[in-house]
Amino acid sequence: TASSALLSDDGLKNDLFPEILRDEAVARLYELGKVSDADGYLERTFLSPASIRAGNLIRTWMEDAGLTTWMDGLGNVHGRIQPPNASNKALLLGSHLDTVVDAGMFDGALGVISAISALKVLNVTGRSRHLKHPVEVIAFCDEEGVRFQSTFLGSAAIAGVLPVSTLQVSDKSGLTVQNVLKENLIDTTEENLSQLKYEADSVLGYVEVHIEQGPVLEAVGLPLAVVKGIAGQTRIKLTVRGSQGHAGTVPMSMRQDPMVAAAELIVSLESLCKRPQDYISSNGPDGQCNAFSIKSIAGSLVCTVGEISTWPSASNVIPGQASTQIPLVSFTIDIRTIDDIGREAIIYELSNQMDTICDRRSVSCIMERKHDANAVSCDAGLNSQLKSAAYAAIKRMTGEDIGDVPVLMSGAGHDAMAMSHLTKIGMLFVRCRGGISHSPEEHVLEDDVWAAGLAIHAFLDTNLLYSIRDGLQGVSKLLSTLTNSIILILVLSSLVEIRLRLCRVFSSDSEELLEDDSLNFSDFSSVFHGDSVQYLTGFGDQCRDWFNVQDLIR
Ligand SMILES: NC(=O)NC(NC(N)=O)C(=O)[O-]
Repeated sequence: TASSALLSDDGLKNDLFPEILRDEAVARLYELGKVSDADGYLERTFLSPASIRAGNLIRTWMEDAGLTTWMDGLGNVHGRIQPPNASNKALLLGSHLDTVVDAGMFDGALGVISAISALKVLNVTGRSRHLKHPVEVIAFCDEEGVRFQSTFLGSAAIAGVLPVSTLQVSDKSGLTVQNVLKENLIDTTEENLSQLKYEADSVLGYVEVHIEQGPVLEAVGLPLAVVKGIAGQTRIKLTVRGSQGHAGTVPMSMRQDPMVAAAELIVSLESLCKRPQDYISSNGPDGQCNAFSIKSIAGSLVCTVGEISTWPSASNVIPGQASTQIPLVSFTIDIRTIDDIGREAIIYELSNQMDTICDRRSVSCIMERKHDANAVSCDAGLNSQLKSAAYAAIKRMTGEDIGDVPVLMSGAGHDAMAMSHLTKIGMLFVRCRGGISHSPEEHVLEDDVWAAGLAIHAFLDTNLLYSIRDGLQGVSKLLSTLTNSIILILVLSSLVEIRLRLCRVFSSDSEELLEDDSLNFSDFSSVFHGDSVQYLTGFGDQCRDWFNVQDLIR
């Protein structure tokens, strides 16, 4: 087996563990990539039958890596290693097991599998016994937000920022989150949802590996990068209602056509997001927009209309009659930028444009904000450890000194955003072919899967294991405690001796007794008890204080 091959290797310390970190990890990615609710393409949304199957598969791989596993009250799959003598603060590693529709097989899955593989290496080499902290891998149930337009359901629950009202949000078929949990025999209610939250003082940090989903790493020819921060995002649903009619009979000048209103809104959104500086130089909400935010918006703003639906959706009908509750023309808007104030300014401007366009076209428009997440920064300390780990992994694999590991911003959202409400976060990006993601064309080289696993292994090995240095530090701490205690005893006994002698000099009535060299503390206390205390002069009060100290020592 891979494990016995590893253990029989001569240079175990220098081994790159390709059997586990590359071959097995890649095989598992392909196996998981086939677990789908759809025939012919990959689709695995929150708590769908395929996502339950995927969760069970992940549990078997976690158990194979020596982790204790469970599924929580929202469908997140956990695997934990709790070494003896470890402190109670756990390092959390993870990513998500859900996918978009017609997805690639690496988005989310790579982060879960590379974490499991790295822990498997620690397990088979016996080094997991030396972990200073528990390590937990979490495969989050919902990051893409496809089914409920919610995003981060699992990680937000663990971070304690999931509103209880989310349990009543419905999917397209009318099932609520709570219904779907019940269908899967998970009894999560508004009362017990908060029990999923982890306490901040039980967590050391959260680290996530994810494919870059952009083209930079491929362009610079490197497999790994560290993530500096993640852009904030807002998801909006915009509904346009007009007047339904016959395509052949209603004159163009008499139409209230929601479809063309939607088209104009979409085109104006494109202009706004391509050149935000032309629109929001001075009219941000409450004048918040300053020159800096306009510059950062212009550099990072992206807006997308990804989903559109119409009713009744027929070629010879102008959509628009409110005869049913189904929205007539509705579409989604996804807005992202690293500048949170700038994002608000864009939404404000969009809303003004919507009012103008919809008034002019005599249709009614409603904008609903479905999801907001502010931009987050990754922790500088974790990032520097991840950077060293990525550097070491690439150096060991290629023998090359790559110089600095790149540092990138993430335009894609990640569970780390929700986890940042609980603990410090760090992320590693892995190169993907052409930067393509959310597509079956998504691809990661086998060696890059290996580099990711090796980097996480190096990160754990360097930062989470007891080292010889820790051992030596422990011994030296023990020695210094012992030495300090001995010094304290010596100092105390010399103080006793000095005070005895001083009291001997300054006390009159007790002089004879004090001159007796064989005097011990109890003799001394009997002398100064009661009336004899009043005969002390000069140092008498201090002798009395000292006397009390002796009582305490006894
Ligand atoms: N890594 C992702 O693809 N995340 C996606 N999902 C969320 N929630 O952001 C996205 O749209 O960027």
